[in-house]
Amino acid sequence: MVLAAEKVIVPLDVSREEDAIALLSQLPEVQFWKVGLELFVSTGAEILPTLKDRQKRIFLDLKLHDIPNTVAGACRAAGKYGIDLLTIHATCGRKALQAAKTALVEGAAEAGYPPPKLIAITLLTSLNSRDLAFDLKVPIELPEYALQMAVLAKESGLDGAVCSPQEAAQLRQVCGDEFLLVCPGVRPKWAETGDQSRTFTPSEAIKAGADYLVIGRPITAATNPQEAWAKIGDELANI
Ligand SMILES: O=C(O)c1cc(=O)[nH]c(=O)n1[C@@H]1O[C@H](COP(=O)(O)O)[C@@H](O)[C@H]1O
Repeated sequence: MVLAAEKVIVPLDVSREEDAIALLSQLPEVQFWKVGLELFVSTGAEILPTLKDRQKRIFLDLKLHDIPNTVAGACRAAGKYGIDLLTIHATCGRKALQAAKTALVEGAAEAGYPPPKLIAITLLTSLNSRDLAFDLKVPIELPEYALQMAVLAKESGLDGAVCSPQEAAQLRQVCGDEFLLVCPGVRPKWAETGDQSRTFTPSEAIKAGADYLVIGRPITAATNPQEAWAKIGDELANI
């Protein structure tokens, strides 16, 4: 039996702070919330103290992608918010990943917070093998590419990776039990796939070895988000 409150991260993918707060109120059982580009670019960091006041865990999904000095500066600042998780693209390269990790830990320590975990995007879950081969011109198979990005993240001292649940089992086997695997691209059977390409159901994703599932629109865009959350909870409880 798996508890949804321990495994599911829900993204606040809205552009107004009041809509984010409405979701927090509609879904009181959700313990781990994601603040991503839409809300952060629209409203800045204002939602973060609200989440902390409500004793929620925070995944700040900024998907950083820049040179070492710049990502380090951003990570130092992010560390001061008292967040739990932060994202950076593995394709920043080894030096930027190392600099980011060091700066994040230092920033958090300067503000009196425990070190947040820095996790690397391996390959966005919206992309498929065709996109990788024909548009991005990457000449290796998709699962191998995602694995190589995770290995680079691990070698650079990062705490884990964001991957499709379809790659989770392989990453778990190679990167070990301590390496955090956060999986978006999760769709219950009853939900629409939308722009996600590499999906698994919540129970398949957990069985594949995901530590956390990021599930957004199936819950947040549902007519009744609380009911959608409960259905996912039932599915996980029956594993
Ligand atoms: O970093 C992420 O969280 C992320 C990485 C990725 O490869 N794919 C992906 O969908 N995400 C995020 O996960 C969430 C998925 O939302 P839904 O597709 O609505 O379930 C969105 O907030 C995305 O920004």
